[in-house]
Amino acid sequence: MGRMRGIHERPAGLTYRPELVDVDEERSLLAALAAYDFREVRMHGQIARRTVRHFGFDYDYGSFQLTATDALPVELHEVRQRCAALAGLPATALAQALVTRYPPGSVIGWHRDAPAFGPTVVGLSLGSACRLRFQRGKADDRRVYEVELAPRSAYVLAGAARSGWQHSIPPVPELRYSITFRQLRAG
Ligand SMILES: O=C(O)CCC(=O)C(=O)O
Ligand SMILES: [Fe+2]
Repeated sequence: MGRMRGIHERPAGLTYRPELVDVDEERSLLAALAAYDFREVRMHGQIARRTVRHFGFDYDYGSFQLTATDALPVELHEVRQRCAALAGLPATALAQALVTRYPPGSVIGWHRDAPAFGPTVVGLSLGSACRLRFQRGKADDRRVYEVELAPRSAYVLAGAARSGWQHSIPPVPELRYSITFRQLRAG
């Protein structure tokens, strides 16, 4: 905290839950994730250092289209169940899973999650700790918040935290993976 400029305000709709998985579960998840076939992320013509793997639905960052892809692997069913419970949703509501691999020093820049997804996003952190930053408003009105994401912790972005605030992750100190689950927007 303290390094971001602006008025400190906790985003409504942000939930943080330490130790959603235990150390043994984290170890086996990390071993499974290490074998996944991660793909590059190209945004605005730039290739990011983080890489991703989608399950359920594939999101094309260029065309903003969702297409059905490989089903969620069995080793991620239990964590989806826990993430859904944390968000008060049935597991099947979390139809899309995004596994992101952050090598040391990689980031995700300021953004709001795509409107193609529903109103709740749940994320699980594995490996390195990192900071998750939030901002909304400009200049004198800028509101900021920062939460440390410990390994094995989960967060929920709902309400304003999902739709009103932007979020970003500054350079991760060590290798980190996140598994984020999303709903598809109804209708
Ligand atoms: O790695 C994370 O926990 C956040 C990733 C994120 O913000 C996103 O994929 O939209
Ligand atoms: Fe995001």
